[in-house]
Amino acid sequence: MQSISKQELRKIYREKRLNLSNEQFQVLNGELISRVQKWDVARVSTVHLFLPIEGNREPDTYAIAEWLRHTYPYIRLVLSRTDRINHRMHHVIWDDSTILKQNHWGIPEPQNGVAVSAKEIDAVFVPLLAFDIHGNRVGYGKGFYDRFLAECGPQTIKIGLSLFDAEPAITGIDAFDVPLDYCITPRQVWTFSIAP
Ligand SMILES: Nc1nc2c(c(=O)[nH]1)N(C=O)[C@@H](CNc1ccc(C(=O)N[C@@H](CCC(=O)O)C(=O)O)cc1)CN2
Ligand SMILES: Nc1ncnc2c1ncn2[C@@H]1O[C@H](COP(=O)(O)OP(=O)(O)OP(=O)(O)O)[C@@H](O)[C@H]1O
Repeated sequence: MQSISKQELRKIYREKRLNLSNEQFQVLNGELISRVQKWDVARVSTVHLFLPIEGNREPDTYAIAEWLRHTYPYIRLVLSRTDRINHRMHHVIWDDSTILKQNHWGIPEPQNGVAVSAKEIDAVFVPLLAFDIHGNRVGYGKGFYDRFLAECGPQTIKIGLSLFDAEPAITGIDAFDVPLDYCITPRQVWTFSIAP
């Protein structure tokens, strides 16, 4: 089977994103968000989101947050602050009192808020550049999400969001790579495990 390295995939998918016209991006993003909104959130009480690096054409997770807040007001939303030295993430509750500030990479980050441990998180929306049909993912290559997801509990559902389809296989997957349970794309929802 054809399989491509993480490094090559990063390059290809960065270009694929930047080559989208604004209109194509809006359409794909809209389809992706509608699929997310079909998600059955029963029993989920704490949801972790990333906020998009807009210049990199990441999905509009603000729309997901708005939908969750409106439809499931009891759900606690969680965001992270990144530690660029240790490649770690610190998680806090995102509410009306949260002050957001763009970091070095253009990621809006909370400047304050009540800390949450990875163990308390029921579902994580995971950013990615590419993923494969086995649920492996490729990110920007600093291992932030690999470290974070390794600290989550067995109940934590890991949901990738991608504007593009799955690759047949990614080479160079190592023991640190945490596979996704689901990946939502504009075309379909991929299920990789019998998630809790
Ligand atoms: N919205 C969002 N938040 C996230 C991630 C993400 O992918 N998206 N991350 C997922 O892990 C972590 C941040 N990781 C990142 C790592 C590199 C770059 C980046 O743009 N790097 C530049 C240049 C490299 C550099 O400055 O050192 C680049 O790749 O062009 C961005 C985010 C945590 N938060
Ligand atoms: N739990 C961990 N402990 C120590 N090193 C780790 C851990 N997780 C990942 N790493 C290391 O981090 C580096 C980046 O990993 P990888 O290429 O898989 O990043 P990625 O999944 O694309 O990025 P990200 O998770 O930031 O989206 C690798 O060298 C990997 O070995």
